Amino acid sequence: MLEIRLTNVAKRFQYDWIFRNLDLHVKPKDKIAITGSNGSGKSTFLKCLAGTNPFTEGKASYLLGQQEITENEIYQHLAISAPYMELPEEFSLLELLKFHFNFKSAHPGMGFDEMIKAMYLEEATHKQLSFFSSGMKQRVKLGLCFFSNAPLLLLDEPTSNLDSKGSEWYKDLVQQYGHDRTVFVASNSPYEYDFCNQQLHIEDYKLKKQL
Ligand SMILES: Nc1ncnc2c1ncn2[C@@H]1O[C@H](COP(=O)(O)OP(=O)(O)OP(=O)(O)O)[C@@H](O)[C@H]1O
Repeated sequence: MLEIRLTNVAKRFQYDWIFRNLDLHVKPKDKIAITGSNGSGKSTFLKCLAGTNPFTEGKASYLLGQQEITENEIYQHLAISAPYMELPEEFSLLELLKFHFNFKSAHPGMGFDEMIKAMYLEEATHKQLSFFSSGMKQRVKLGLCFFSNAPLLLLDEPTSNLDSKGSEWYKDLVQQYGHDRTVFVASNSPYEYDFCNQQLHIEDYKLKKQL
């Protein structure tokens, strides 16, 4: 169970403040939508939370049960699905699962067969990822994320490339595998985040130009 507290955090690229003076308290199992127009900083915010691209200012505290986790360690406790993440195209699906779950532990009781079945990709078990359609690849990214045993899930545009059936499947994943974890959804599409109990509109934290 992960609790997150952000105090006065900010992110700047060169002279451009993406967001500033942002406070947020996330309780275990909270579902948080990160909204804002294109280029407003949603993906950047998720990367900062994941520790891959640190906040420029402020403090991020992560509490896993009673244990404090530092910004440098948080990557071990999260799983991320994002459009900019590349899959190793030369692997087959089964090879990718074996590789990924060398580093991350799997959701309790889930083996590779169950994962492949839950992604509706049984016929593609031994197919090379370079031959997957964009929707199949998105199902793989979401599967890797939800089937990892991590208390924090970061989802960036989770239904991109999914058809209506795939989008419903995403909602099923959230219900079945996301209910007992902390989930962030960066999105512009209300369908993707209508289950969230908190919404953070990143543009509200854009530093206004001084006149
Ligand atoms: N590494 C970087 N260096 C400089 N500027 C960056 C970098 N990464 C992102 N930016 C800038 O930060 C701003 C926010 O980008 P970001 O991708 O976080 O927006 P977004 O809200 O996720 O957009 P979209 O909805 O289009 O995916 C943009 O102006 C972008 O050009």
